Amino acid sequence: MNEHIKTKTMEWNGDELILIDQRYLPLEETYVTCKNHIEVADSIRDMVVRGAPAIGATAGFGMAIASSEFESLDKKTYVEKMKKAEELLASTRPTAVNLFWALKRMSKIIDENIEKTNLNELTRLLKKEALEIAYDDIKINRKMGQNGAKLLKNGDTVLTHCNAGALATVDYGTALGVIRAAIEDGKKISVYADETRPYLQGARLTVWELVQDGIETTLISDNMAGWVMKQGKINAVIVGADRIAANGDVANKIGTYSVAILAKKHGIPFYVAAPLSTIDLETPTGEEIPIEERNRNEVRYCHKSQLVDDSINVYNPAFDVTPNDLVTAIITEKGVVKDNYKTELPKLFE
Ligand SMILES: CSC[C@@H](O)[C@@H](O)C(=O)COP(=O)(O)O
Repeated sequence: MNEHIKTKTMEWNGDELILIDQRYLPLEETYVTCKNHIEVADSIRDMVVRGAPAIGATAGFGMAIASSEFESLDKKTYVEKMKKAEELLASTRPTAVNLFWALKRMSKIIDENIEKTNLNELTRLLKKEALEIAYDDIKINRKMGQNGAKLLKNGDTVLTHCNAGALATVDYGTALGVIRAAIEDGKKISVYADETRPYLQGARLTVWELVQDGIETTLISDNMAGWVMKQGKINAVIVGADRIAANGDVANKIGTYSVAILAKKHGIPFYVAAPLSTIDLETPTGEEIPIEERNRNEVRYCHKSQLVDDSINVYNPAFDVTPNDLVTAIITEKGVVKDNYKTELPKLFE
């Protein structure tokens, strides 16, 4: 396996993690270099990098960087410092389960090797594991894309919400990966992108990515989704997920639930594309998924323009939960699950 990786979202050069700064796209293309695990944690919390699989991969590199920071210490202090680093990374964002999934993978490497190896070697193993998470993510997205592409017909128009593309993953994307794969299969697919207030991931990131790939894309504001469906412009909705509970309830970007209800009303299939690392069998239903509440200024301001006075009361949940009965199918790298999620999702892990 290559010891470096470079995609649109991130670059790992063996020592540092360089992230495209998603806060300022598409008008400014700038990069943030993380030289220590605290900078990695800050980048996740501040949404330099965002999207469930990208957050997971970033946290993996965060643990690898932490190990090189602490490898000259004695083993006992190293373990204490690594635990603290893991806790810091885990505290950044609560909803996307990929973050905790990746941290668990990294700490397993420490637990399995701390007795039998020296700390330089442990850093090497952690770097290898982080790279494996990143390279696997690309492979998984491509497989998921192939599985989901079969659900789309030549000429379909897909509505998507938020950004579940290359920028939300290491590369290729989940929901946008399905669209990309269908196009690679020779189908003509066009996209309606919800702008996705308040953070505008749809307007700023999805449109940027798709237009770069030459995919026909139309931007709409969130409140237009119902009307474009009523006009018969949409054949399918595809979104990503931050956490899928064991019963198939789906936590995703705020606004996804409304889109799912609109899709149901208009008889449009509502698909969720997500890797197994987003499925959390330990969380029985959507009720138990922690929903992040973000800074209220994200709503008081629209990107950089202030809309209302800072004193105005605001509620800013960053995610919502779509109940499983609104989900037509969950597309994963292991196959497509339609219905009976409670019995079918665990089978994917067998
Ligand atoms: C492939 S990413 C799927 C989800 O992570 C995505 O739809 C989403 O909700 C991202 O939220 P964000 O707050 O931008 O991290």
